[in-house]
Amino acid sequence: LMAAAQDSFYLGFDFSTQQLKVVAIDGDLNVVHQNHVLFDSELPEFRTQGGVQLHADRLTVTSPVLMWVKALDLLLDKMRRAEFDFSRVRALSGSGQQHGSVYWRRGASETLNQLDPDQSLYQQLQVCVFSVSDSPVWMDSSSSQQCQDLQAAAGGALRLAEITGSRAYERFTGNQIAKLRQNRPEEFQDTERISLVSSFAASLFLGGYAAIDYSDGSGMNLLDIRSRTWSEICLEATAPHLDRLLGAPLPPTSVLGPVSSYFVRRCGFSESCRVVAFTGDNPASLAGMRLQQGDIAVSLGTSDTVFLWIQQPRPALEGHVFCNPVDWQEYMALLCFKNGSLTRERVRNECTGGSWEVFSAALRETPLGNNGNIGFYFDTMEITPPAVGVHRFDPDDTEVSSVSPQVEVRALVEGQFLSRRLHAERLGYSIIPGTRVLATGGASSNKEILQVLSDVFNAPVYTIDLSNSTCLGSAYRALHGLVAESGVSFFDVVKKAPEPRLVATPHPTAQELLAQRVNVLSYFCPVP
Ligand SMILES: Nc1ncnc2c1ncn2[C@@H]1O[C@H](COP(=O)(O)OP(=O)(O)O)[C@@H](O)[C@H]1O
Ligand SMILES: O=C(CO)[C@@H](O)[C@H](O)COP(=O)(O)O
Repeated sequence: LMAAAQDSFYLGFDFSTQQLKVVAIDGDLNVVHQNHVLFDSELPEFRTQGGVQLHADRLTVTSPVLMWVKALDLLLDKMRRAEFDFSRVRALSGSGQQHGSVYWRRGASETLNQLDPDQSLYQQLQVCVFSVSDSPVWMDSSSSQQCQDLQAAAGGALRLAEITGSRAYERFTGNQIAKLRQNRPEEFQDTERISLVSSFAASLFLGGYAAIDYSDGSGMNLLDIRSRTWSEICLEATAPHLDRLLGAPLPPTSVLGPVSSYFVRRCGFSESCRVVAFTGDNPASLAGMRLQQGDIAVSLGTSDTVFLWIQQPRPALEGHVFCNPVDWQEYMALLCFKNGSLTRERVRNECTGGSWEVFSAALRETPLGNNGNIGFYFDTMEITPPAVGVHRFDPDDTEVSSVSPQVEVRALVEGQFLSRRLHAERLGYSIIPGTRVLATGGASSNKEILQVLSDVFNAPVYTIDLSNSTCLGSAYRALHGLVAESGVSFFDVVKKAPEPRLVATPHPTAQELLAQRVNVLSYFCPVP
């Protein structure tokens, strides 16, 4: 039996903001392969910065859909060259950056199910398959008008949050669809199907349109998170006959079908390899960390996010409630911060010569509480709170225009985590003795950053072996998808996975030193 489990592989892909990643596990949950493609450096022809293109209005942010297609070609090539044995893959799943949308042109489904295995995906999908070549992504904040319209139609912001789990947010897909329909009616008319980034990626593997899953579908301002069907009010306010363009949403554990013959013939996948519904990157990360009730997850990817497993939705004017990705009857709550890793990188470049080592040294060499210096760094319009600009404060709460490079580094990181904590607590998620903070994402490989996280949250911080919990979660979900129908729980399937490891514990004086700075922060974050 052991041998049989090790013979089978499960793949988890992640189409995130800056890169496409993959992790393969065997039936005993051991990681057997990892790979990735970085968009900016490995696909320079698409001219992205951090995987996206910022438009002249400084509000519109898109990514070329064909970049994602070409990245998949490249990733599969890399896996073949590493002699990854595709024939052993029993199931695959994946995730995508949340909220982004892909527009398939009329006739695209035919192209998708007749792909020629002698040609790359890019060669065959580059002409006439997408009605919109630049996909709106989660960093976009250009749809304020459409947000106001949707809230008006739903009977107010809180009413919309009651239905969909969130008030109207610019990046949420429904508002992007409404904007497209108003501003580019011809492209909209020419569209036969709208996918999220996650369901778009699943569609490539399926050779046909994949359903949107409940969990990523909760990031659209269109899904009724209690009935798990599209909300009529929201659909009507967004575009006529929108349900036909979206298809019916499905549970995140659904097996969508076998991998298409294109992948069987091109890569050597088995015909019996199943495609399990793809979901959002944060939901997949919840699965990858095997988050339990009471834990707080902090993801430090391109965005910083804070999320939790919750049983009862309590939607508010800030934050989001999504359907749960592993138990479809439950929920997850999430806060998203746009100025995360890219802001840390900017300060690293300006203050520590572009080196993470020097950045980390600055954190080691400055005292907890930063002698009362603090800063809030919103390089681009923040999501939580909606604020912009860089604001530094001295110990007397006076705004100052500059501080020394080392002080700046600590002011940034303490300020970021204080804000993450303040907003989480405002939602009612208190940190009590016993609370574990589970950290993940690219910056979670930085021990000094995690020490600040632990001090600010006054809680122990744990990580899993891979900083890449989204891919791992997708591979776990692929495995679970095969047995979910027969009633096996997700936690049963992943019970043999290694436990998260303790990486930082809070300093005893942390609370005292940091708590007093919350008043400065509150100034930027009036309770909505
Ligand atoms: N040693 C490090 N210290 C701090 N941040 C890091 C370090 N290594 C990588 N990162 C950050 O991780 C980010 C990428 O995280 P990742 O989770 O892969 O992002 P995404 O999934 O959104 O593409 C980079 O933007 C980088 O700033
Ligand atoms: O908008 C959100 C969540 O609501 C973002 O968290 C995106 O899902 C992007 O994720 P990363 O690429 O930063 O992981």
